[in-house]
Amino acid sequence: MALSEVNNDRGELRVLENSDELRTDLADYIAELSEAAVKERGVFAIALSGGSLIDLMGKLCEAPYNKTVDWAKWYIFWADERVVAKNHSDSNYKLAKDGLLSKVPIVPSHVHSINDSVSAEEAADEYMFVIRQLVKTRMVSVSDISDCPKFDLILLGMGPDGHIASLFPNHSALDETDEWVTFIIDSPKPPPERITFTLPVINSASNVAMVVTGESKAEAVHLAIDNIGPDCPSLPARLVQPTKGKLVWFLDKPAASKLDGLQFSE
Ligand SMILES: O=C(O)[C@H](O)[C@@H](O)[C@H](O)[C@H](O)COP(=O)(O)O
Repeated sequence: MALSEVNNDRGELRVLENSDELRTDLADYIAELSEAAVKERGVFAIALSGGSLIDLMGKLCEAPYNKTVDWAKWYIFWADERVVAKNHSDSNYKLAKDGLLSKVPIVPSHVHSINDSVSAEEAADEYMFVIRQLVKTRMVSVSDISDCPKFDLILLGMGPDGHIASLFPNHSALDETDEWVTFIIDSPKPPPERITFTLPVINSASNVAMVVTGESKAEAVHLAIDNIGPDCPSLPARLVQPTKGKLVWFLDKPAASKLDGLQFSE
């Protein structure tokens, strides 16, 4: 059970006692959204990120979720990907495949990873084309207020610098509003070449989950969530503001430790 659940204009905050509780809460949340999307649309379009997220999703490979989730209806995407070979240890596809996708009955043709044999720019263009086709057939829904894809769920981690997906502080990719997917070749976090969803796509999702653990993220969590007045930096994580969708933060106690005025109900 969450130590604290708070709703504010930065979304719903779920602070969990430890990583085990966070894993269970996250698995429940994803399983519920999957069930609701399958009921409503017949499919579940989910976008993953890299980093610690996949490990934190690990409970989905265990009972009861491995049997109760309708895996055949899942369509998998990446909110960001490193432009490396799919079998490279830096690949977000490899991370998800080894940690999750190979352990549950996902349909291989529903897994939409990037082309790893072309440049970052070409990979971004091709990936966007694939998403466009899936929007046309409504495997991926479309926003009511723009032509953006509306993913059922986008899962994001956050770096200690407040980056999300491969959108880093003060990087021009943050300003990209024309494209759904962009590329960078100078990521401050290695490897340098990446593709990433842009903010309009992230903010068009039906649900966005920010999954953040560890004390090294506490300051960025504070800056991303608390009302810090006019000096508020344009931290990428603070720019995650789903227009019509729902934002939920999954935090462990250390990551939440610098939040203003959070009362833990023990
Ligand atoms: O591919 C990536 O590098 C990511 O998608 C990135 O945005 C990640 O989610 C954060 O850096 C948090 O990573 P950790 O959870 O491992 O700190």
